[in-house]
Amino acid sequence: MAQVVASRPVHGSFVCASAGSAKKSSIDELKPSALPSKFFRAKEQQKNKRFLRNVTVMVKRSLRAEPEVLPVSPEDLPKREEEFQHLRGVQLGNTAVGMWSKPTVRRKTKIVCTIGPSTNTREMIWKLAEAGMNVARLNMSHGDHASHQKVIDLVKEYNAQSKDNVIAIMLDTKAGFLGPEVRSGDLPQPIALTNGQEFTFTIKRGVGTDSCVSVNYDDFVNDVEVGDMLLVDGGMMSLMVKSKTEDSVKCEVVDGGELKSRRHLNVRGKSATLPSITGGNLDWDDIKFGVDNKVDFYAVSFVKDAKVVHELKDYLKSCNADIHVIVKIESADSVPNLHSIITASDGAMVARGDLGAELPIEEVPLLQEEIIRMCRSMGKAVIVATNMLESMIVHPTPTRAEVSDIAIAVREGADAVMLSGETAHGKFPLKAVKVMHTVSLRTEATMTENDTPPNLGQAFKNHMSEMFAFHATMMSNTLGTSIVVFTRTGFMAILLSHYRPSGTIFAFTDDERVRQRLALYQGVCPIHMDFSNDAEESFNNALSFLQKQGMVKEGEEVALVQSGKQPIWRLHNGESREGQSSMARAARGLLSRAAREQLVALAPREGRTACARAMKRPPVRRVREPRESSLCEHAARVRVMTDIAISASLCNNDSIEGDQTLVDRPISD
Ligand SMILES: Nc1ncnc2c1ncn2[C@@H]1O[C@H](COP(=O)(O)OP(=O)(O)OP(=O)(O)O)[C@@H](O)[C@H]1O
Ligand SMILES: CC(=O)C(=O)O
Repeated sequence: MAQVVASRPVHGSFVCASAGSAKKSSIDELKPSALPSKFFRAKEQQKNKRFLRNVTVMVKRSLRAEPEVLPVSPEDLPKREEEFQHLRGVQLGNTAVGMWSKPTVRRKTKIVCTIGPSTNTREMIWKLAEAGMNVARLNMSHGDHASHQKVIDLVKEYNAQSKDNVIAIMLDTKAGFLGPEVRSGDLPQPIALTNGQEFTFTIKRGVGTDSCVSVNYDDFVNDVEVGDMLLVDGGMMSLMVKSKTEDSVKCEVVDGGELKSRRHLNVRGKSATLPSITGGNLDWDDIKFGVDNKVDFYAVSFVKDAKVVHELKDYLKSCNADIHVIVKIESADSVPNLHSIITASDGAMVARGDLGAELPIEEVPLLQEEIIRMCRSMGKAVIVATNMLESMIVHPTPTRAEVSDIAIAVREGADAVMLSGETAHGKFPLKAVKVMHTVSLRTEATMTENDTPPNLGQAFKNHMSEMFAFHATMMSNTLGTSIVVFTRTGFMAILLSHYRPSGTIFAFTDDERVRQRLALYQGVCPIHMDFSNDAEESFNNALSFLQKQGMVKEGEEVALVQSGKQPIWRLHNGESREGQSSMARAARGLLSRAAREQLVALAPREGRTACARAMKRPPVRRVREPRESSLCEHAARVRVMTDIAISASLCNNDSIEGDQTLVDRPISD
């Protein structure tokens, strides 16, 4: 069960660097002088209209800080050791206030960085984290367990030291047991392939010469045919199959380039039909490695159907591993099964590299949009990946098309955008993160509520938790507040994230794993905190933490949401009810009986029934239709729900008995 507790102003004596200063409008702050003034006039008018609408319901807008956009300059990476030391000092808590300059906070769209030779040191992990990385991705197709272990340890070290920032860890499994991923083998150094030259792929192991390289898939020779077009790295190079022998495929280079170690190989229009490679152990080694290291996510390559996701989830359950599964949509075969695959998973990655090699390339943007829409409608996380800032592997500034690509993914509502080679082996990994940060932040700042992709409200309105999240979002949007959520399992924070509230979701959790996992979700700023038995104390601790860190300002209103079968205002099962927190009592007393009856009348039918039950009275008649988007309505609903939830859980111990409409699905939090 979940409760929206209250909206509450922040008080305290802490004055952070920017507190109290009159805030310029976001438009002024973000306005680059070169943009046409007409554009901004229209935006201001739109904004004023919204403001007036709010005024009619007598709501004071909050002082929520607007996002700041950092300029991206073409200078090289900051290399100074002092700067690193300063960052370290900040993280270690040497600076008391005003450290809320961290880019990770105001930006909602998260950044996944692939860690490789350019970034696998302590210094670089630290710098990436400070520049805006939210998730560190380890690609198990490259490197070995020892090198990945080192990175995992470094990320955990960072997390342990960082009070206000956290990095999730994602293992990208190489295919094997889980599906066909065909790759060329290792080469001592890159080979230049020129158009028209002959080149051979062999299933013999360990070959890597100027004219021949191994492939990792034994049936390669059987599955390709003369006339097939082989694509290297999703089409960066292509080779036509000219002839075959028992163990080799002879090709003519059609589009040449530089062939490096362990490149993806696809057969145009055919890879999807290659039978899955079964029986390999390597992937399971990687999965066990992830379990041992308590990573947060697996990104599972080449998922073709839901079966493999169930199989993996069953395995994780059997070893009590709390790891979420992100399916990589990269095979043409996965497309007809998208719905069931995504349903079985915790989220999806639009892996555009292989997708673009398996399907006509012009389908990729359409599929990206569709996958994001599907994930959003199902409440699953979604990541857009590959080539987002490809040119920055070698150049210090991105192409304009790449910038647009990021903006599109943000507008479409992705939880996260991903960097691959840019951070793994590129020359400008930090700059790439900064560009991604800046472009995402800038794009988010121009998104109005209308631009926000449709939320889950319609799909899930029958369920108590979703009702809370939906109305809490609407209320915080109308009030212009951030949301502070207390969650032990992360469920409520993730749910709120899916509704895409316009304010930051500050998610307080007493579980380090949950804190780490929440780093992936759009708009969520996860913070670890031990909960007190007295909820009022937990609320105050959270608010003073936020204020100390400069995350909220004195006088700013926040919406407090808490959730779960293990709510923070109630002691665990079996423990005394003496400990009923003052907040529970306060929330119960939010409304007078008369006001409650009036609000019951405003609430939706299910709410009226449940509330009346909780109040042990027959349902009251609805007196008027609620007005959509009205603050009164949302506040009324959340307060009624708070009241119902508190009364019901006090009476019924965890559920609102008898109201199947509101408790028709198990609540995982
Ligand atoms: N751990 C690593 N060690 C060495 N090189 C790496 C590592 N991780 C990534 N790279 C390099 O960075 C490149 C881009 O990374 P990326 O994860 O996109 O790999 P990829 O080969 O394109 O596979 P995938 O399709 O799984 O993303 C790799 O091709 C590889 O050259
Ligand atoms: C990320 C990945 O695996 C792809 O784009 O193919």
